[in-house]
Amino acid sequence: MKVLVPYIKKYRWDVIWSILAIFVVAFATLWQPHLLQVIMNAIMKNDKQTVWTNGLYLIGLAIIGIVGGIINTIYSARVALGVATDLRADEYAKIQSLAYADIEKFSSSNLVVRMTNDINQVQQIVMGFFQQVTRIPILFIGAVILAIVTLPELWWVIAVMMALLLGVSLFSFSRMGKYFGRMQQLIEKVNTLARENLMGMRVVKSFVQGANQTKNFAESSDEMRDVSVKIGNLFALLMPAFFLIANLAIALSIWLIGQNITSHPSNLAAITSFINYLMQILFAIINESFMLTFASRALVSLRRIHEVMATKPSMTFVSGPHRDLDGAVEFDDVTFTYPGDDKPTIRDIGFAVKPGEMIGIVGATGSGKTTLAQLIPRLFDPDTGIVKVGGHDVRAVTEADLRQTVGFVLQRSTLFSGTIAENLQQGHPNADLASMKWAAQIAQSAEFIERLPHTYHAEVEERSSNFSGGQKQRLSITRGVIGQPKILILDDATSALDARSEKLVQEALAHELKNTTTIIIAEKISSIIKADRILVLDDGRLVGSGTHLELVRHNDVYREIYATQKALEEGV
Ligand SMILES: Nc1ncnc2c1ncn2[C@@H]1O[C@H](COP(=O)(O)OP(=O)(O)OP(=O)(O)O)[C@@H](O)[C@H]1O
Repeated sequence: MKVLVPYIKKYRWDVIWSILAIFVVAFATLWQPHLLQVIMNAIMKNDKQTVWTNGLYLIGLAIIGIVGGIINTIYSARVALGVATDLRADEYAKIQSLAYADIEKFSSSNLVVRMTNDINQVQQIVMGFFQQVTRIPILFIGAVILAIVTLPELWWVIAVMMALLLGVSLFSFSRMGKYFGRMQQLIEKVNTLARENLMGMRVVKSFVQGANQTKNFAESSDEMRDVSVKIGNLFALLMPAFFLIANLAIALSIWLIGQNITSHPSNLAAITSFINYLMQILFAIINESFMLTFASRALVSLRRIHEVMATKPSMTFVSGPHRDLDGAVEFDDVTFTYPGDDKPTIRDIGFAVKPGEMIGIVGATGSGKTTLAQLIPRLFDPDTGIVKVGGHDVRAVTEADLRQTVGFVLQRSTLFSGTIAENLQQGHPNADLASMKWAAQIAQSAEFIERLPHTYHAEVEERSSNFSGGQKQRLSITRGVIGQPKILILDDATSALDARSEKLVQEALAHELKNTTTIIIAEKISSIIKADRILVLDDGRLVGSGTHLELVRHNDVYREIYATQKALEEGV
């Protein structure tokens, strides 16, 4: 709850108005039965004047109550929406500040649920809090006092009714709390299943996995239905039980008062207002039970939000003035283990690259090529050893300098919804049309972009579904080169390009980005055959370094990869 205090404080005036309105509503609600009693007494005495005056008071009070309710709802909603919006913005900013490893630990779909469903829960409880939390105790205490004042001899009827109502409420809502907890877990599971399934729809369709996926989804969805039915059943029993208790209390009170109504005729009016107060006590207990149940759900959500907010980034960058870094890269005895793994993925890696060199990295799948490359833009820090860029330990370089120096085109091209230009500007914020065209020429994307009706302002749909795999790769390369980085890493970035286009990209890179150090990770040796130097990885170790010819002559691992690929190409 402490997390919410600073957020709520920001809306203190809305809070004050909402609470003041509640006092008005509570007063109007509690005083209406009393006026009713006065009117009934006046009717019995045929006192028309009192009937009219109090009748008008009653109408006035009802209107004041309604207006108070509206004001309370408006201001409670302002607080709830404001808190939720600020919390969401802060959580998003916090996620942006986390290291890549921290985000992987949470998992992105889990973070999405925390930013949507969990924040919605908190929004609802803040709204409910300012609508109910002061109203319930005022109405409850006020109704108990006024009921006793109205018919003091029936105090024990109120006590017995309250004990029974609280007993039933505690029993049912504690069981419901358990079901609500399970419901939350199931919502998360169904969300994840739906997300994975819909995002991987091509795979689902091509592997004819529709039926399997539907079965998985149906199982979780069925459990959600069963839990909902259990909650529904409890509600179905709970409400009649509440009303049965209240009605029994009312019947008992009428019977008790009826015993000597002739000697106390004014009790006839008193019993109507007493019944009203009993009903107010009943509703206060029902609302309080609901609030507690929803609060326990929201507390789970709040804890999950707090978990994100309290996470200290596992990696921070130094701050300092801008420094121009050159394209030198050096690994000095680097070993790296993924968080949670028990053995290193790459070990004792050492090599140095001069500015402007073209380096190829090859190795079997899973040998650690991407892992090695990810250490250059400092997505992770090594366990031991030093990674240097431009002659400096990456841990001593500011984030802005590092991002400006290293361009990384990932294996899986990720574009964002928006326009092509907006995507390219992620690689260079001030990129104009001329630089977009220049980068697109290098990446061989100019031809298809310029054929689009809106060229560089063409829309990129969600998950870039309106572009082919090869087009996405070309757009990613365009984004990677547009900032003219000193170091450009292409992680299997041309795998979806035909051999001719791949050759054209490499030639354009060599011509246009002469001084850029290019590190190309490739499955096919043909992609890096012309590199100044090729690094060979085998099971996380650097087992060779040299030109293609040197490696073919002297390196067994390289020779084997090359021979296998050649044999495949020749159809052997
Ligand atoms: N985020 C991660 N967390 C834990 N282990 C990982 C992670 N990413 C990769 N690995 C593991 O590290 C090893 C090396 O993976 P990496 O992606 O670096 O290999 P690669 O040589 O680039 O493979 P490929 O050629 O298939 O892309 C693999 O065993 C992989 O399962």
